[in-house]
Amino acid sequence: MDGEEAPPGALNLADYAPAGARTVDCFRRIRKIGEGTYGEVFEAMDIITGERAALKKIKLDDGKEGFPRQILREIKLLKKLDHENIIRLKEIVVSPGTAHGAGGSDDYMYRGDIYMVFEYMDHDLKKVLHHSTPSQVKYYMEQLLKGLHYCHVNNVLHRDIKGANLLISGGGKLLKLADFGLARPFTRDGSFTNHVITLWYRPPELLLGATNYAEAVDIWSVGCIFAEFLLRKPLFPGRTEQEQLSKIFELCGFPNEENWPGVSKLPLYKTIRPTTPTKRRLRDIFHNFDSHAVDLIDRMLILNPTERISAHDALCAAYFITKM
Ligand SMILES: Nc1ncnc2c1ncn2[C@@H]1O[C@H](COP(=O)(O)OP(=O)(O)OP(=O)(O)O)[C@@H](O)[C@H]1O
Repeated sequence: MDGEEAPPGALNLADYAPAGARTVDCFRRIRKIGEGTYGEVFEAMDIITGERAALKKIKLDDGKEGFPRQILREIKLLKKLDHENIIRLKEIVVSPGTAHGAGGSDDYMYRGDIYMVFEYMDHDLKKVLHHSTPSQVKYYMEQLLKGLHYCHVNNVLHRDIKGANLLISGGGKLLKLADFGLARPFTRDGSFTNHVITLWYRPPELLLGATNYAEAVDIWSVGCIFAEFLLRKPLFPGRTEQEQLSKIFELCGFPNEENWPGVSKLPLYKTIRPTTPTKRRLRDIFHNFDSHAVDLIDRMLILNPTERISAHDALCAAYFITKM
């Protein structure tokens, strides 16, 4: 759990898996493909349509605490998002004999298992991150930014962009943004938890304790992935939050009121010590790479989040306009 309150009354599983919803018996299980925080993921076949699907089984704590609110938030967001570069949640199915509705709308309880049914994807980006060709990198980056731009236009922050959450299909040509388990709707003046985004892809504002943040947090993660594509190794592989910040500062320079107005007011600013060199030298590590690609990475990995490029502007960058 990320410790954030879900909107009261807005989340009710009955809206998504009404009485009469299909049961999991409509699917033939093929193999287990993954294990997530909230349960196992299976490859399965829809017996009626013959379509392949990924079934995410939601672990319920014996109904003691009801349905995990974070999962309800994920379902609600995914039902709202409809874009070719975002994983499609096709339906919610239940185990046979599942009890539907044991109380008022707020304490709606299930006693069986619940499954989220997703379109099936062949693999994730992590597997191809370190051996993709320049043209593959370009079309993966374009699709990632298109999916993310759509999220941001709809006021949704993904907050966990990393290779394992970017799924690939269509003979390696189609990329979709997946795992909305940490995603949330946002408002400009909102205050959110900073305990999100896997460490290597986490932006400096979150590492410095910011709770009022916006779309730029996702762009930082995209910049780290873009750099990883080119370098064929993670850009900032920190083992602790402190080490993560040091690695960022070594390449992006040390933050101060000049390059990032307001940074000294962030909760953890006083705990950090300048690293040497203190000047930005990010571009120096990219030798012999497409200069348009390096320009774009440089604009995604700006310390000050208000100066970081948006998904929309990134899609208009010279990198995407020039042909391979
Ligand atoms: N639609 C899909 N098609 C194929 N494989 C999938 C699909 N969705 C998820 N998977 C596989 O299952 C794994 C776990 O899924 P997912 O990340 O959604 O679960 P999670 O509980 O949120 O995981 P985590 O704890 O890592 O955040 C993924 O890394 C991926 O390998």
